Amino acid sequence: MLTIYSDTHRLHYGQAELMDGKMQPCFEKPSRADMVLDRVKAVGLGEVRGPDEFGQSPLLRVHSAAYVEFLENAWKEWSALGRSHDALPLVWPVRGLRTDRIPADIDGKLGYFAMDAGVPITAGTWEAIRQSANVAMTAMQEVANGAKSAFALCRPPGHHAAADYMGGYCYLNNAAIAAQALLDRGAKKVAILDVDYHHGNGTQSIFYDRADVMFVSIHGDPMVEYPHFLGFADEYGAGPGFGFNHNYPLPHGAAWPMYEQALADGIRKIQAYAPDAVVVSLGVDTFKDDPISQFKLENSDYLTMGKMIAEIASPTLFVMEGGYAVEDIGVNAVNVLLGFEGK
Ligand SMILES: NCCCNCCCCCS
Ligand SMILES: [Zn+2]
Repeated sequence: MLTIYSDTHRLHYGQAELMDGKMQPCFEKPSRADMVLDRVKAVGLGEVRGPDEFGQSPLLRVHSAAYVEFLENAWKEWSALGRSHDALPLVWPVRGLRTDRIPADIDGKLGYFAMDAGVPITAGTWEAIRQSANVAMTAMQEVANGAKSAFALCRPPGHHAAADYMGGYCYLNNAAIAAQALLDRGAKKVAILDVDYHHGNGTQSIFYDRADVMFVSIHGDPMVEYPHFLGFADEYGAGPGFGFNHNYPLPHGAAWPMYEQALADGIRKIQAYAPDAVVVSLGVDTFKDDPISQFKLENSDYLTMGKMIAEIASPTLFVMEGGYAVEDIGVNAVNVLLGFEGK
């Protein structure tokens, strides 16, 4: 399987995130991608190639122009105030506040375009997220050109990013950008299977009222888990999209037997949908030792996960999302790919 990777991810390394009431070193860090790349090479998964340049148009097929413009200029506006530390929001437009106007100052914009304080913006963030999207687009191109599968080793991740807001370490929604690009290249239906521990609220919201993308996600129950405010089982899609959104919230402590049951049901729904391609949001923070998550999957479960995904028998693009147990992220992510290939 071909892997697309760019070292440019290193330009994004937030110093701190607000987690559980205190500023903590960012869990989403460069060593995550290093470990996955090392494992790809160690098992001889296949060729590793750099991304092509796709410019901003694929981003604008999924994200609003105002949001992309904000991401491109945020650091400039922040540092123009003499601030050399990471940019973070301090106020958000919750119920009853107005969002019909975009604030003029960077503090207002940061809150307007963010859902949480897990998205530090640094001097290199724009370049890193742009390249992460190019990585997804390049791997997408491989699948669009007939490859059975490809792996977009994206960093930063993307599935919490919606059309016009960032959150949960995500800025540009790599998987959504790639899914939309597959449709723009002739696919009639694309399924997105999100196996990250956290609900892909951004991906769901982007395609919620559409029938040409089916979204299936298995994740920690938002009643007790981040992102808290989306990802419930009663979210089936809206309008023409009704029936094309399937959430499988699972309780803290869920291990493989419970996970497998949800995954098998989600895969049956995707098989019935008969997509022209599948995009897998490959987060492995479902691992038993993940520092910020509460599922109990083991290294070997990821081989079975890959095997089950292969049974959809559709061209498949794997897009790297979360996974914060850095020692095991490479083994777990690559096990899915090896399982998919029947190894
Ligand atoms: N107490 C848990 C806080 C989680 N904060 C953000 C998690 C983002 C995961 C991205 S895959
Ligand atoms: Zn996650």
